[in-house]
Amino acid sequence: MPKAHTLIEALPWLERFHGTRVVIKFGGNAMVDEELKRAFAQDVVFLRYAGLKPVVVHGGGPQISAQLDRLGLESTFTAGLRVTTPETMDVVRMVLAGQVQRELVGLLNEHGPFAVGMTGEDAHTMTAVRRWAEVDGERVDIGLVGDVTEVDTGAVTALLADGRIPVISSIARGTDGQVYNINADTAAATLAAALGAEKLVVLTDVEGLYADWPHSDEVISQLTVSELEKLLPELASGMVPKMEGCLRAVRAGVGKAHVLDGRVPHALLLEVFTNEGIGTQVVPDEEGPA
Ligand SMILES: Nc1ncnc2c1ncn2[C@@H]1O[C@H](COP(=O)(O)OP(=O)(O)O)[C@@H](O)[C@H]1O
Ligand SMILES: CC(=O)N[C@@H](CCC(=O)OP(=O)(O)O)C(=O)O
Repeated sequence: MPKAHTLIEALPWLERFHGTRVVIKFGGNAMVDEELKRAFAQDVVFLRYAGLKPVVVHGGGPQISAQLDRLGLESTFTAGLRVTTPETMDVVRMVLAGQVQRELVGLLNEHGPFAVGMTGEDAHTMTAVRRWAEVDGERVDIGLVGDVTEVDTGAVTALLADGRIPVISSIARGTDGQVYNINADTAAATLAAALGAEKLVVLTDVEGLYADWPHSDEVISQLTVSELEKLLPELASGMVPKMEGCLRAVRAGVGKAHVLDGRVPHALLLEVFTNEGIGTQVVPDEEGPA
């Protein structure tokens, strides 16, 4: 009976999410353990077989840093964004598109001919302009870091219609002939909004948004967009692009955005198909407490 109960608990969620698009951001910090990567791939393929349309956007910050280190290249972050010289950009592109994305595609395709890897450059999926960081109210030059200004969903939509699972690296083309490094949380949120996704799920290496980080491990389980907007200026750097992305996505019509602990095996499956509230969810104002 417990097994039947678990399966039947999924029924309302299967009914609700069948045919909908779900954008999942897999962070570099959630990606360090082989078993967790396999479990993640199983979950994504499970969503696909259950009739959802998953799109994976991946990061790889720690993997980029490790490669820069091996090459003896310096790497610094300003306001949570990697200062990206043309030389750094070559490494970012090589690691994300040539290593991290390939590995995820391989793990997903152990289950069938589903995953197709691409970067935001492909088929004009993401077009970006150069962005500056803001430090103490001042604009700081951080090189080839971009903000996505345009999304062409054509290639992703065609892959989804063909039953594939797009796996997208957070790199974008500029109209100025440059290639830009995009924070992967921001890329995932922008794509979720443009695709009209039902959900944005961000997997990371903490339980969710801590109310009083780093002093307490109390997780905020739900926030409305208005509550999040008020909280945003107080957040520390790692969480800023994630929560900003969640805010932007839900404001743009994505049903809900979630920040989950990628260290928990099958966190994605538990979030989508069970009644368990895990991590932090961001909901539209009308779904929050009155
Ligand atoms: N309020 C907060 N709640 C949870 N984590 C926070 C908070 N503020 C900052 N952080 C930090 O943000 C980190 C997650 O961001 P990041 O390291 O960029 O992860 P990822 O590689 O998954 O994108 C956490 O490990 C934690 O150190
Ligand atoms: C501009 C910028 O900072 N880009 C990130 C892109 C990868 C990323 O965001 O990876 P995680 O999700 O694992 O942090 C970087 O170069 O590290």
